Amino acid sequence: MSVHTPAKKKITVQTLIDMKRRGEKISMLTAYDFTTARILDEAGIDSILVGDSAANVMAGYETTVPMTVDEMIVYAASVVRGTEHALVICDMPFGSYTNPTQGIDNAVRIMQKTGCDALKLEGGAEIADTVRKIVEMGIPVMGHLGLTPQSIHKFGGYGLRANNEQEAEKLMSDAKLLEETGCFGIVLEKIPASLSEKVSAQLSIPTIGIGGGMCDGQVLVVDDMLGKNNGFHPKFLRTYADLHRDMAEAVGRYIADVKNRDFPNISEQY
Ligand SMILES: Nc1nc(=O)c2c([nH]1)NC[C@@H]1CN(c3ccc(C(=O)N[C@@H](CCC(=O)O)C(=O)O)cc3)CN21
Ligand SMILES: CC(C)C(=O)C(=O)O
Ligand SMILES: [Mg+2]
Repeated sequence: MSVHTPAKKKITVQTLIDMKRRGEKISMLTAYDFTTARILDEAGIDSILVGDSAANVMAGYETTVPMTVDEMIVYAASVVRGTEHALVICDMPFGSYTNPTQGIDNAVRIMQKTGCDALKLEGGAEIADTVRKIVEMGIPVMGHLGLTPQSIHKFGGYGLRANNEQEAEKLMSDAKLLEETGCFGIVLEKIPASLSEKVSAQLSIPTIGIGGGMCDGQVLVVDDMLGKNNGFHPKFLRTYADLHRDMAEAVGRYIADVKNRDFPNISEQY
């Protein structure tokens, strides 16, 4: 049963801004490969984020810090080849935008090598000059505030962010600065719902929440929401399938079929 009518036209950053104006919520999921991107796109997802969470769910790293531009390019190019309608956004990885010059070089490279539509960078005032330069080059940029996993070694944990007045004010001013800088949207990760509600109301660009309460849109890591990434159960996660169970069961049946000579049968041979 189809629960959503897929979008007909290619979605652009302007489409997302228009959706906010109309009050239509924005759906976003991550993807890192061709076949998954094709499923999300055919189902009618508005936007696909090629997250540096690939570090965790594709490569098995503890944090997103080891991810490189070259690795992001492989994932993002694969997703682009599987996508017709959705807006494809690629995370710039840790250490790839430490100053405007390096940021522009890497941004241009990711755009040229992947064919993606936009980039996402973590941070506020400290990256505003870099964001401005990338936007000036004609590259749409999404911001990312609150829990910024690339700074995990600075914070020491994945706890709730902006949970006091001073940090909440800083986040609000960062959000406004990113909008002024030309960002077309901002991810708000693991912050109080009351704060993201205020930020969403003050900005005309869409906010996309992950553990950020009722924003203009929502994003989840696809492996998490499909129940494939066993053992990760943050409060903000809702699971829509149990792929860990389903895949393990399917693989178990395949193993049994091979062992007991059931597979391949006559019609599966030449
Ligand atoms: N698989 C995956 N899902 C994500 O949502 C995700 C990534 N990886 N990698 C990059 C960042 C890191 N993110 C995180 C990481 C931890 C928590 C968190 O709340 N952790 C809980 C423990 C939850 C658990 O392990 O069950 C904590 O209390 O630290 C939230 C977002 C979100 N992003
Ligand atoms: C969690 C989302 C927003 C992200 O940045 C990622 O998947 O890398
Ligand atoms: Mg990320």
